[in-house]
Amino acid sequence: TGIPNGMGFTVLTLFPELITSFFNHGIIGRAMEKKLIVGDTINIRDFTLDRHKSVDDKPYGGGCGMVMTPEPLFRAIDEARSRRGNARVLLMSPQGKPFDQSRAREFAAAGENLIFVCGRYEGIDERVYHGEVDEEISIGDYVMTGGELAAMVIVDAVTRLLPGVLGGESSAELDSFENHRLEHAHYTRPFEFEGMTVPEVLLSGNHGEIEKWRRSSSLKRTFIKRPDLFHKETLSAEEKACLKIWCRELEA
Ligand SMILES: Cc1cccc(C(=O)NCC2(NC(=O)c3cccc4nocc34)CCCC2)c1
Repeated sequence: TGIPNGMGFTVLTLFPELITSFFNHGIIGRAMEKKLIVGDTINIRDFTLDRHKSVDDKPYGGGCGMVMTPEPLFRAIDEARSRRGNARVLLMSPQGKPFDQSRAREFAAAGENLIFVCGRYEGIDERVYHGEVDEEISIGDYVMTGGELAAMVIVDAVTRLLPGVLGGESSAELDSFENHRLEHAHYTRPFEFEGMTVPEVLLSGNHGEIEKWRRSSSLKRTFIKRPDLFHKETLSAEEKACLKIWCRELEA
């Protein structure tokens, strides 16, 4: 990424502890320790100047709920920009462009430092969007109480794609979502559990047959659980044959 100490993620939020906890656990925590990423938070409330440290106010035009005021947000974004050059300001918002795996790959490849603005209340003053935000991103169409989870989703999905983050144990390149297919079924010990056993082929040591079984398992599960993914990638001849055989077996 050309940045001395890894890709930077700065999250602007009213609840920094939510984010620091996420930064300090698991694969993300290890990437932090290895300096593959530099994750930090900025508490928007630290950039208020009034005695009450207020970050929200009543909406012009009336109505219920509160809106986050522009001044603290502008100051917090400027502080974030000053920490690392070459940064992109992303507003987490239900009106944003939908985030997906291809977007995660783009961010990981670009290696730009990312600054996340997380809203609370009914949202942020529109002038912050027009003045300071490079891009608005949404993680999905549902109502939430804040944008922090969206920031964590994006940091998680992007970090795991960075070189050196995923050790040998699993590699991002082989991700099932790379080819719009769900993962094959996973099994581990014990061989028998609650009367259910493991498909024998997985214990055969025959890697050709095992790969064939896994491709078939992934195909069947995608067909059953997420047929919509098929529209993103056409079926290979082998996949069509596998589905035909499987459907015949089901009819039999
Ligand atoms: C469909 C719909 C319509 C109207 C409001 C809301 C809603 O949830 N409004 C509340 C807030 N939502 C989000 O920030 C948020 C929500 C969802 C995905 C996201 N991806 O990034 C940030 C996201 C905005 C300010 C405080 C939280 C949702």
